[in-house]
Amino acid sequence: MLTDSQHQLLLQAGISFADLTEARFAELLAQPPSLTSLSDAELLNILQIANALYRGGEPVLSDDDYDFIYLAELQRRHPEHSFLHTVEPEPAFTCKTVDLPVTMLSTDKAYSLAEVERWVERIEKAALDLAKNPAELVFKATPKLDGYAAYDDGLTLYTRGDGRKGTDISRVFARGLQVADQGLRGLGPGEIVVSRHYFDQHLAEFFDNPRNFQASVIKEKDLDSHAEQAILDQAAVFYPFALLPSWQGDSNTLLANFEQIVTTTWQKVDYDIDGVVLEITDPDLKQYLGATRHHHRWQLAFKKNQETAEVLVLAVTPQTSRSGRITPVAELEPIRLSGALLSRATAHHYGMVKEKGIGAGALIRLARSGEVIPKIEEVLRPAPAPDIPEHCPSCEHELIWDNDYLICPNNLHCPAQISNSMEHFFRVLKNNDGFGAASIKRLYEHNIRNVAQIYQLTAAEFEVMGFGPKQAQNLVDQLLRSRSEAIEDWRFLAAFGVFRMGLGNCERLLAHYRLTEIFKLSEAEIIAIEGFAEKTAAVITEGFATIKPLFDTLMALGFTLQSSQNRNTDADHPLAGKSLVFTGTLHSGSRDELSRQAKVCGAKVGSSVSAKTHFLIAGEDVGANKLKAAAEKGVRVISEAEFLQLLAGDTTNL
Ligand SMILES: NC(=O)c1ccc[n+]([C@@H]2O[C@H](COP(=O)([O-])OP(=O)(O)OC[C@H]3O[C@@H](n4cnc5c(N)ncnc54)[C@H](O)[C@@H]3O)[C@@H](O)[C@H]2O)c1
Ligand SMILES: [Zn+2]
Repeated sequence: MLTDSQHQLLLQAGISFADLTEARFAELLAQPPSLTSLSDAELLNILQIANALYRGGEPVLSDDDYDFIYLAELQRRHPEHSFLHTVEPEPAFTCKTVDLPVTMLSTDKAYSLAEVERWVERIEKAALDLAKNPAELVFKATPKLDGYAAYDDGLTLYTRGDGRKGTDISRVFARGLQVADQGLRGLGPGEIVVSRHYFDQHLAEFFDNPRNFQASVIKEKDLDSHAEQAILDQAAVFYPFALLPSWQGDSNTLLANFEQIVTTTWQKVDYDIDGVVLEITDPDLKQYLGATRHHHRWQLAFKKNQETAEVLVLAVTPQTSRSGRITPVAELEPIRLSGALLSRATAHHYGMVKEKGIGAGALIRLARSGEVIPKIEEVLRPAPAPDIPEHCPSCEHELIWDNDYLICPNNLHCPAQISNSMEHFFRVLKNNDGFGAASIKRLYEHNIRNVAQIYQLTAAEFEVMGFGPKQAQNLVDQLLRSRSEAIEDWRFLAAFGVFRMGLGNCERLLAHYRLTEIFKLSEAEIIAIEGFAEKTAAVITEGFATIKPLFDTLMALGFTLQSSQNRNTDADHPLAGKSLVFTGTLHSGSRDELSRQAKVCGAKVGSSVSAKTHFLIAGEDVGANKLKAAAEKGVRVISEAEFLQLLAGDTTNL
């Protein structure tokens, strides 16, 4: 049973035992459940409760159980569930939330050298896109602090919140908290941490764990005297990531000495560490790679792997995805690994199946890796013959190879592609839950081929298809509500599943253009937006052309869309109507992110200085000539800090 203070935390976070009783929750914690007995709603409720208690400093699960049992199960059932693709929210304290100066994301995770190698490969490929020499890229490794994430813009300290809105916890500085290493304020993201040795010697008696202590430093109530002393002793500090000791070097050195680099980095500070953060330092490349709604693509957290096992493959089953790619899923002899019972794993693509010999009888090494369905790490003994299908398992169409991927080219008539696209639409829209795989299957069997048809069904028609009267009415109500409830326009666009247009890219695109304008965009206009690559622009315009008819039909049915533009545009905002250009290395966020925020305030962001430019925001390492040229054009040059003040609406230095 939960303690009073845990109940209090749930109350503050607005999370309740909605889909399971507290007694059932306690029972589940005491004995890891057979996951099949958990309903989706119960599973999500467990995650929400565990997350709120963890963020509040009173976890009820170990990180491994959270990641490898519950989160992995959600990933297995609903790989696109929003809980997996956004930043896990922190409970808001009683005070109100404020917009963060930059978006604070979670990190993508890797548990094996193989995953790190794939990440490095992606980075190097992107470097080539930008005509940079991959061998000259500088990679950086820092200890991943397991503290309390916060952001310091020099004036205010914010919690990470949900990544976009946090709370103002500047009070911790007023209480005497220092920046680590005599650092200054305003260094951006970091964590509130406490010395491991100090904790063991002075605080372990009074706090369950460092997380519990860190949360207490932030709380609004009066500080516990032990916490106060720890702050005075500078055992508890705010540690900006920019000050962390690091290893730096090229990719070859990183991969060749990986284990040793991880070990030394892990031991570099006397704080709780739960991994090593890898990132690249090149600002252009970071900007080019951009972010999903969950993590930056230029950053990766390496965590130590839990457990691996050798398993026998029984068969490899092909599955046709929404886009027509065929995913190889290995059916395994069931095995228990880090707490959960596993019977399936994915191979990356059929290229790997062919090359490594994955098929019935193969012996593989399996490792659990956090939020993903376990992936096949290594083939220890290949199968006598790899299982390579020749025909689509759904429509029987002949498959074709596209590099490493097997593709079903029958995208207009393949049942799996059509059904998965319809399911995808509702899953991304997220405002109804009646259209999962089972309902969609039934609809497909009754000749429904796109979501516009679904939106036009009546309760009577649902009944004819075999839905019960109550369910039929419920579905109609849900469809109606999903059109009348406000949806962000980028979410709506992402629901169409255009290749390369996931939630993150849709949000990025619609920060620049209105939804109605996207069909007229040229490739050049797409490439001009930060975060979009030349190679994908053609695929994107083609994808938009394909969805246009369905898009128009749905729009005619009337959805309530919330525009990403002019969100809180306020004509009096100091940046409203101003033209900005960013240059140099910025510290408080990527150029893309800062541009987005400036635009939200009504500014225009250009890529080169002209006589019409109002402000040139100069980060670090900007050549004197560039500044001089700007000044000659009558452009006002301001620092990143001055820009942040303007962004916050503060014009005192103007
Ligand atoms: N035990 C539980 O009940 C429970 C519940 C929820 C979450 N969790 C744990 O939390 C994790 C997810 O938390 P998350 O969303 O904070 O993601 P995360 O673990 O990927 O951490 C991301 C954060 O790392 C921080 N960070 C630390 N050192 C850094 C460095 N050197 N450079 C850059 N960033 C650094 C940043 O603040 C960033 O926000 C899960 O993997 C899980 O283990 C546990
Ligand atoms: Zn097919």
